[in-house]
Amino acid sequence: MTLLVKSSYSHRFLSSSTPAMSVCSSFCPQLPSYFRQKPINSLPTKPLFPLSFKVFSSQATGVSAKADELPGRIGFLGMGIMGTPMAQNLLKAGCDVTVWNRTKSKCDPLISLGAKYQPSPDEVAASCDVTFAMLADPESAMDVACGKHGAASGMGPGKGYVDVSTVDGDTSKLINGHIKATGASFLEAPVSGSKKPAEDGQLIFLAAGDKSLYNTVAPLLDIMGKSRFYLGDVGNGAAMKLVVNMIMGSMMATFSEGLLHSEKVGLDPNVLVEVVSQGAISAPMYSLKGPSMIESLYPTAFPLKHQQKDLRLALGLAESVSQSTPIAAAANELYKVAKSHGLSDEDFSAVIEALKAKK
Ligand SMILES: NC(=O)C1=CN([C@@H]2O[C@H](COP(=O)(O)OP(=O)(O)OC[C@H]3O[C@@H](n4cnc5c(N)ncnc54)[C@H](OP(=O)(O)O)[C@@H]3O)[C@@H](O)[C@H]2O)C=CC1
Ligand SMILES: O=CC(=O)O
Repeated sequence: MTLLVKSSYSHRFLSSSTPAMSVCSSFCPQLPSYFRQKPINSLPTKPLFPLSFKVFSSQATGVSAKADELPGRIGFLGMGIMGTPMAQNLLKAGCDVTVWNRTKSKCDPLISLGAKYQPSPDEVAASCDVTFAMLADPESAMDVACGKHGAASGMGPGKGYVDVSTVDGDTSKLINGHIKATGASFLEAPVSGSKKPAEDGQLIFLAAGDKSLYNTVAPLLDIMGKSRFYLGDVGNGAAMKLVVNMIMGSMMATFSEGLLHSEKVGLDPNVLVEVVSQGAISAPMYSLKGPSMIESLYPTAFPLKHQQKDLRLALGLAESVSQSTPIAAAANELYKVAKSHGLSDEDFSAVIEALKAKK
């Protein structure tokens, strides 16, 4: 079995015996070796469902593969900003995908691309081998997995549930418990990367939970993403995602201060963006969002309400281990102010508005 795994740097052919984390580290050549994960075994001893994935080729617009080479029936719950392009990439790769969303109309573009539809999460889970969920927050992730007509009611031995929503570890562990009680397997796999990386199949998966399910869905993660990390027990993926987004939220808040500060002292903030982009504090996020922030435009890729939710959950996690996080706490307050100004559904870069003097 040979897999072609995408990378933003190059395409690599990997044999089925290639350890997953060494695969993953190869996507991060800039990382010192002591930051890389220990190699782990990548193949399941017993696949949960027939796995005959052989090869897929990456194209500029997505990924293609022969349908008969892909894993079995895939469910996808949650057709929001992220879920829609992720499910779309699975469809484009030839997967058999069944979708569900609370607001049914958001399934229509997927259905017209060939997706099947089921009217409830439990019916999706019952008709699929593995079901992904990409939901807004802990409450919706719990409800869709474990509520009335939740996915758990359709799960059972041999099936898998992969929650790719950003939630806290306690929520993930609760969902894990409900899914495992049915005899099915559970993986949390929140993603780093926004709307465009989701469209381009360039997400970074932060997975934890059932190792055999991780190995089984790896070809699907590789269709939707550019790299994946297996982090051990349920809760570790959620924790990694929250720490990453805590950093991101604070970075965006301080960047906002810098843009406004530069303007107030008579500098051109566009030049600030250029200067930052060339130095040690450069980050793609600044170059990507800076120009539109200067124009007071915030086209939504990552909704501000989700960034504030992630800061809130990250602060809770820090509190639980008595870790001091004063910068993130201050940033969280700024996002709360932005929410109170009606900016919840704008991009999180709209946090800059909370720093502008209101007339
Ligand atoms: N956007 C981004 O850049 C990224 C987002 N994330 C995370 O991914 C997750 C999804 O984000 P995103 O797609 O942007 O969010 P959206 O707000 O676009 O989508 C949220 C989804 O959750 C559903 N939902 C919300 N509440 C409920 C509920 N009570 N019951 C059932 N379904 C519900 C929505 O359904 P409906 O359509 O009916 O409202 C929709 O499908 C979040 O956890 C976010 O933090 C992670 C990485 C990047
Ligand atoms: O969670 C948001 C992201 O950009 O990653």
